[in-house]
Amino acid sequence: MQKRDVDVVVIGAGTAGLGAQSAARKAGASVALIEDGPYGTTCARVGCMPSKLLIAAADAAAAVKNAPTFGVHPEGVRIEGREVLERVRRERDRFVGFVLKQTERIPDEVRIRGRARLTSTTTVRVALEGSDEEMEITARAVVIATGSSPYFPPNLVPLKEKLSTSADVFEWEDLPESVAVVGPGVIGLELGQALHRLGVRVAFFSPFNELAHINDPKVAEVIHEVLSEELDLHLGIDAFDVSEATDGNGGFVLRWHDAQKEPCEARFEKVLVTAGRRPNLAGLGLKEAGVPVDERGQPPFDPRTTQIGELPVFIAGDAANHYPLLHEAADEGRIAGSNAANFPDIRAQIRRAPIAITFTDPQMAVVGCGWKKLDKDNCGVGEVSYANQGRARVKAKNKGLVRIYADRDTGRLCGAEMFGPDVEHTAHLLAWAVQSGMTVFDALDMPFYHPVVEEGIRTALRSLTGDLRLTAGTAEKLRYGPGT
Ligand SMILES: Cc1cc2nc3c(=O)[nH]c(=O)nc-3n(C[C@H](O)[C@H](O)[C@H](O)COP(=O)(O)OP(=O)(O)OC[C@H]3O[C@@H](n4cnc5c(N)ncnc54)[C@H](O)[C@@H]3O)c2cc1C
Ligand SMILES: NC(=O)c1ccc[n+]([C@@H]2O[C@H](COP(=O)([O-])OP(=O)(O)OC[C@H]3O[C@@H](n4cnc5c(N)ncnc54)[C@H](O)[C@@H]3O)[C@@H](O)[C@H]2O)c1
Repeated sequence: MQKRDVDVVVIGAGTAGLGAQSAARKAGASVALIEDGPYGTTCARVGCMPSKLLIAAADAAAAVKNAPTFGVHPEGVRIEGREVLERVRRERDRFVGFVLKQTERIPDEVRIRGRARLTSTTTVRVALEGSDEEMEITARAVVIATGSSPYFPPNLVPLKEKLSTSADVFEWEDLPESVAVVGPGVIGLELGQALHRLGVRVAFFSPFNELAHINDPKVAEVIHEVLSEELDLHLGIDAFDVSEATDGNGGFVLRWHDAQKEPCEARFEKVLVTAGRRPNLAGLGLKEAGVPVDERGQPPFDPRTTQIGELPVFIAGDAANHYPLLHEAADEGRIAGSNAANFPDIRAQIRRAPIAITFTDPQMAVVGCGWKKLDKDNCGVGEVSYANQGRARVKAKNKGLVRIYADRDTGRLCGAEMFGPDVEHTAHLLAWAVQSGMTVFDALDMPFYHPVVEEGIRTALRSLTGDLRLTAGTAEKLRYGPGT
């Protein structure tokens, strides 16, 4: 068996792993970066970038479809599925190319190809790619950055190889005639709505009623209303079953009971499973290596240090399952790499205000403390409906509801749940306000141009001032500054 000894082993060369190896090497550590899949990261190859490229094509189709609202009548519109998917892959490959160049710049002796598992908290075994050999690497610290994989509900596991995941969509040669989306979460709604707008017959199925990660009941209600005008949603269904069609024409038959308990059946060319993602931890031998795990097999960790307990083991990105998002993976990778290099002298770092955006149309976002974790007794709520908001109406994008939360006694902004036009941008404004500790009054002091969708946020902030519990003196101070 080959043997190596380094300061830090990083398992996984995705966004978190690349950040970790870079931070560890900058801190002067010798590093081994182990990867057994293709280089290029989930984000660039099969995640953020190709999904947004598909959505961009769908946006173009939607603009053409909505053009008659403005008296503009495009003639002879044709969607060429092959061209749509070719552009998705061409642009995706460009993004992947940049990551590959970055990865190739990492010295050869750092990069090891193979599948890793822990045999102790400081020893990693690698089944080397293309050989029967193993390598044993001892280290002062280990970073787990192994990402996540699609979850298949138990009833779909027997058909796993035949069903599609989000990664498969980007490899389709042409757009299929029909797709059943199992799991209307972030990925399911983004890809499903895009496919629908590109002319594919799409239906969504879930035993649950939730859509994406919006928990504020008022916002969720508007989302259900708006999306069900456009999309074929089958939520809260039971006895849901998928089987291969048996008439020799390919495709799948879905059977379920609707809300009235009536049996239903429909046929689809493809079934896209987007029922969530799970951290890639199962084959790492964590428990046997002495790493504590909870009932789901997840090691508890401190998000400010990324350390697991007091061990020389750190976890980052989707593997940590804290906020499985790109910018969080990058941050956690850097924190993990630097702490692993300096172990046991580790530092806690302040994490950014949470922000998560779903690129549907209208878009959804959760900022700061969302509804689920909100201290509802002590937080006020302000809201704006986009139904009659000026700029949204101008653009015929006047759908949605935004609810903003603030501490009732201090007026300090704590979060928002959002559904509406351009919330990818307004969510950032609110996230920056939350992180910088702004009160509702600080935010209202900021400039608001006219006419812009941000004016809707001002309406919500103004309505929020009416739901605070401020004494007259505090309100004056908040409004005009402490000197008054
Ligand atoms: C369709 C889709 C769309 C998305 N869109 C967005 C978006 O718009 N915005 C956003 O913020 N986030 C988005 N995400 C989430 C984002 O892509 C992830 O949060 C992020 O890529 C996670 O990075 P990571 O480094 O943790 O994992 P990865 O990039 O997946 O890296 C993990 C690596 O570890 C390797 N590995 C696993 N096990 C082992 C092992 N035992 N030995 C060796 N190597 C191993 C894997 O091969 C992989 O290369 C999207 C995800 C998907 C799937
Ligand atoms: N725009 C973005 O930032 C973006 C885009 C895509 C993915 N992501 C990240 O990737 C993560 C994973 O996305 P995802 O969409 O796979 O997960 P998700 O948790 O967002 O959605 C899973 C959905 O599947 C449903 N579901 C669960 N079990 C089911 C079952 N047995 N049958 C049918 N439906 C079932 C859930 O109710 C939920 O609606 C997201 O949470 C997010 O962090 C982010």
